[in-house]
Amino acid sequence: MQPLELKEKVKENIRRNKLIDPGALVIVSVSGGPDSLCLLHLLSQLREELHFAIHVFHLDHLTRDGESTQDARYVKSVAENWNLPVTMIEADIAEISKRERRSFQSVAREIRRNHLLQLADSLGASRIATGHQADDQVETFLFRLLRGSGPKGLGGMNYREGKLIKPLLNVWRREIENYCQAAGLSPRMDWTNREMKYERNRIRNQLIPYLEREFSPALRDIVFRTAEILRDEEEVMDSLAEELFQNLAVVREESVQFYVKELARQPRALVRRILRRGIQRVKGELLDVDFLPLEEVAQALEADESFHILMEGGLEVYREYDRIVATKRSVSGESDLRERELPLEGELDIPEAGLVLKTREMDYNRESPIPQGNTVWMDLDKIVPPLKVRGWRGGDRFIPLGMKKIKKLQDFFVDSKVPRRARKRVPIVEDFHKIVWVAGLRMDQRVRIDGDTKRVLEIELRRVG
Ligand SMILES: Nc1ncnc2c1ncn2[C@@H]1O[C@H](COP(=O)(O)OP(=O)(O)OP(=O)(O)O)[C@@H](O)[C@H]1O
Repeated sequence: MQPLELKEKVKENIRRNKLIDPGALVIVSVSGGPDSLCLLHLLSQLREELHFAIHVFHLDHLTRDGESTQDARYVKSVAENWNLPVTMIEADIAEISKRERRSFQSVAREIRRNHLLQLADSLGASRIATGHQADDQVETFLFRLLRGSGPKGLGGMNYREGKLIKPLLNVWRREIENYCQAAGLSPRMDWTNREMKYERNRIRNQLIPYLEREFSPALRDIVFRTAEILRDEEEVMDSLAEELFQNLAVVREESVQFYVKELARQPRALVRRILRRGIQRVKGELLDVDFLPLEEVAQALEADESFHILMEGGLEVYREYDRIVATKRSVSGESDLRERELPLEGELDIPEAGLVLKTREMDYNRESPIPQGNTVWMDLDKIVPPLKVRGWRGGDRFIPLGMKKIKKLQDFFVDSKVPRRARKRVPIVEDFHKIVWVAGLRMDQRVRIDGDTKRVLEIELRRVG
């Protein structure tokens, strides 16, 4: 493809997908490799006609061999020669990935993304452009297929997601190489993502040529088109899942929970998507969530089995009684109370707090005085078992006895002058869906004894040792 033709193709991409509005400032993320260099060249050719401005960004990964610094110098000199403002950042990716035990590539991507978003904020840029292209899309599809990705992952990248745009998404590598040559550009060899490149290289140099030769010469077009269809369908499913998520998820500060019964009623395809949203919400970012663990959860849900899955990035998803919980793995100190089931009749040791809880069921005798302090009586018929004991969590709420309105436990602690450090050792007794006793402090209004009470649950809190 001739330079002029490619310029028209990219212009059409920008127009059709509304990638750049007139007057916009676009940050172009340039590695120095052919794709992003071609992108920068094309955008700088188009900026007058389409009325936008460019700011170049480069991240130097500081690899030991010093090659990354040569890339950085190269990008800086290109930007200066083309009269474009540039921001250069350095980060020791190898060191961080070692410390966090994550892959070089995923750390590099995350750091790049964070810096780009920050830079966009500080410059008031409405768009961030990267050089992803059509072969990337096809290779990603096959790469993910072999790793068990679902339709969302296989659908690959979009032309636009929030501020991020990919104007070369339907441009093939060959077109980019031809363009670079014709325009006299001499990109740096792209070595930045070796690790991933190793597997990708085999997909690119072995698998795709083999499939093209032996099965279908149109393989790339077919895969590209399939990914596009998957993205369209995903959009519809996603909006359905979002609606259900809003209705079904109980979003707490550190976790997202679902009731098993409600979730299990949904079709499996939606269950996975609802779960994915929950997990992303806990992570606080819209990263890809692997398909396989979601599938495992969906299956366990259908079979009504319990499960506990640890996921990448310090997350866990597990079933706890009749709830599914997605949460960040607890890194709380030793004073934090472990979660335990409290029998309706018996004793429960809480050694980490030096406490014992004793329970017994009995008929309600109107003559006996209701106990006070560390022993409580609750109306057994107002309790939905099973009972659990756990430590306080941010976002906890209950209705303190004698009050009408729900109150944040945190505010209750403040009003009751419970010192911050002591709060984590207060056992919280909870039934299926509500807190029934902030042990030793206050019972919940919803389980109080009244004129209709027939049976009582007595819980006694004892200090030991
Ligand atoms: N060190 C970097 N600094 C700034 N942007 C980068 C850097 N590395 C990658 N990018 C951006 O992310 C995009 C995707 O990176 P990746 O390394 O996967 O792509 P690539 O296909 O090798 O592209 P390129 O040929 O532009 O390096 C690049 O096109 C570029 O826009």
